Amino acid sequence: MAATIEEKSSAIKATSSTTDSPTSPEKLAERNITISMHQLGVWKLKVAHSKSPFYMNYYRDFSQSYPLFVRLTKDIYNVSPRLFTFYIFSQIWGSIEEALMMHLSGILLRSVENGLKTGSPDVWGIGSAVVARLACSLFAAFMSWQGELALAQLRTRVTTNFNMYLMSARLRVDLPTSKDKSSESEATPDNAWYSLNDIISFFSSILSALSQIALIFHLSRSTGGPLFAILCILRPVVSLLGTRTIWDKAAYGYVDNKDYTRMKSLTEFAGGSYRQDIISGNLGEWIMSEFKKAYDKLTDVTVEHPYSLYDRTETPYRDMMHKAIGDLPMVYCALITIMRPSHFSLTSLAILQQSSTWLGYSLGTVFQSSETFRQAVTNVRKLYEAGNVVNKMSDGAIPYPAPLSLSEKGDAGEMKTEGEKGMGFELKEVTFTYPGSQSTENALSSISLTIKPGQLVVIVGSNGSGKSTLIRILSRLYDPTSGQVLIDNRPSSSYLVGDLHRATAILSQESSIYPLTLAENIGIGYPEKSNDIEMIKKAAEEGGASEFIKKLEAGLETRLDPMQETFSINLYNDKEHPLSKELDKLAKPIDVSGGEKQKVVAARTFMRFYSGKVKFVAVDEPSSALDAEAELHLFQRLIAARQGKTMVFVTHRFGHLTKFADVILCMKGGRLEEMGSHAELMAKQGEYANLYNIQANAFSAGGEAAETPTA
Ligand SMILES: Nc1ncnc2c1ncn2[C@@H]1O[C@H](COP(=O)(O)OP(=O)(O)OP(=O)(O)O)[C@@H](O)[C@H]1O
Repeated sequence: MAATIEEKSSAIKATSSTTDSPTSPEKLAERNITISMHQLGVWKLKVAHSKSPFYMNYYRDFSQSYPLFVRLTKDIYNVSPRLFTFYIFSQIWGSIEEALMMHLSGILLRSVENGLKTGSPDVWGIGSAVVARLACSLFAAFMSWQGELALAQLRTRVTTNFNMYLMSARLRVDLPTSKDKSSESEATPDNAWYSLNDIISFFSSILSALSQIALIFHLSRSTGGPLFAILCILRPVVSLLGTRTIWDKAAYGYVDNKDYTRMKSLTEFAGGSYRQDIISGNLGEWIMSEFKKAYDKLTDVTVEHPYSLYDRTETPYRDMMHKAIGDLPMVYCALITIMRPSHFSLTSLAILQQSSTWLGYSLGTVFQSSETFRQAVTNVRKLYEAGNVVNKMSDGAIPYPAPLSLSEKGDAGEMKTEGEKGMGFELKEVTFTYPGSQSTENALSSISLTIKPGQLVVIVGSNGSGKSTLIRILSRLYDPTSGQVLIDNRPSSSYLVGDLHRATAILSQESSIYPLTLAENIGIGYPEKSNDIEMIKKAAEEGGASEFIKKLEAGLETRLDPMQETFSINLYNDKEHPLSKELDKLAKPIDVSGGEKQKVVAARTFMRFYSGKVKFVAVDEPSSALDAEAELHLFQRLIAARQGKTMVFVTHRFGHLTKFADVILCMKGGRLEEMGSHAELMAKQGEYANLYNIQANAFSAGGEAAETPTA
């Protein structure tokens, strides 16, 4: 079936008179564009055309991206000046290589041609041309080999350097900022390399085109003169400028044909997902007949993608004109041969033709790579923007713990610090909503409370009542939306955030095992001692993890995820192949139970305690996967280590902790519903007593064990 293309091209008159419409005349004028609509087969295509000439767009793009390009070039140069210089040299060589080789071939062939004409070959001329051409070929082969080696090295260095840059940019982002989608960067370390490559390729193709033009003018001196050169250049230029292409325009398309859409729906319907319904409803025949009807109505409308349809012309005249222009150099040659036969060189003509074809190719690459150039510049911009993310939480200037004033020096005159007994907190009317939260209610509302240094605090409350959020506010992972948090009587924002976090140990369900060895997973709690294996073993013991670690073949050196990358070719079906067996032996991820993971995380927290810097311990339900004995063990160890620390526990299980607590905070719907000791809260018979009794009742039929209020 011959595909026919129905194409209606018309500049769209803006349909809406309001400036709200994205295609209102005001908006289009602002961007200096017009929009045309095309029906290409089953597709409707809307294309934006810039009113400025294409070279102005190039100029604008280039001038805007120039500073970025310079910065990227400098950064990559600094990674390895030697490799980068070689890379640029190899690119320049690659751009002019073809023209140079053609030039040398031309010299050789012309010497041969002259020899044939005169009957006495120019031995010196032919010999030197052969040697030059051979040397050029050998140099090209060497450059290509050396280039590949050097480029692999440069690429690895550049990618690793930009990986480090992006890692450090991401590592310094605070929690509220990291949750904000708009601050998330899509940049990858590969962006730097590929962007540089794309930008350099763009300039290389320009250089390649210029070298071809230079060669054409050079050759035309012996055959045809400047007019002949212009005719040779005209063909690729006209062909390029005359080709309608969508690649340099902004456009979108959608399928606008009911019959085609119906055929697609019916094909989807006939697919596997609806098999049972089709069989039970006996719908097979109906589907086929409906498909046939839609197909008949579609007639000859093509379903080809608009990318290829847009480039096609409505009439053959443009193609015919391009072909005719392409033959002009030949016509001109024929005239020269008739009028001035001595000026004619067959060799130059052949080389000129070849050069003209190559020029067309180079110019085509320049135009095609203009879009890649823009994309590359956008990627570079994203890359550098990733390093400019501004944290939402402000950093303070006071170290934590803050040194006591000189008048409060210790007995021996040494500089003492605040927070000796632990971190003290005061919350005044704290309200908090998570950034970007869709909830109509605050996660915390008007919380006012005081936690004295060294107290053991237990937070209880139903799901979603704000317990974990309160812990995050106390740990300064977030700042309140309104209200104030004082730490040791100073606003929390006045301290250096890094110091506050160093003085805080958080043990929560969300804490995870890192992609490191188990020893490092524990040791990282106290980075300065992460190689102290005795300390790590002690922490593992306190966290309850040593027993299960001993059972692992590699013990503390086990990596749960070995991060082993493998690949194989043609081994899938041959499990007995010696290579398959070797591949199977390579390290694979190991899974351990949820409780065992929690024990490793707990061990990390104990390791953190050994630094002596921890003044606040936030324990947010870390025991969900632990059995009763392990949970009791963990809490006992944590409480035994409370000297000099304020401890806040979030728990749903009242048994072990609430009776030890100095203060219990009972949360409900983001508010602090009740606060006091176990006895006080039981006496109130409010929310806390209610939650407590529900649990107590679960252990005794009929609720006999539920406590009655005590004064
Ligand atoms: N990252 C978040 N983004 C948006 N909303 C959140 C986020 N984390 C929690 N919330 C919301 O904040 C409120 C308080 O949640 P929070 O996790 O503090 O409760 P919780 O008392 O710790 O609950 P649970 O007992 O289930 O752990 C809930 O309404 C919750 O949906």
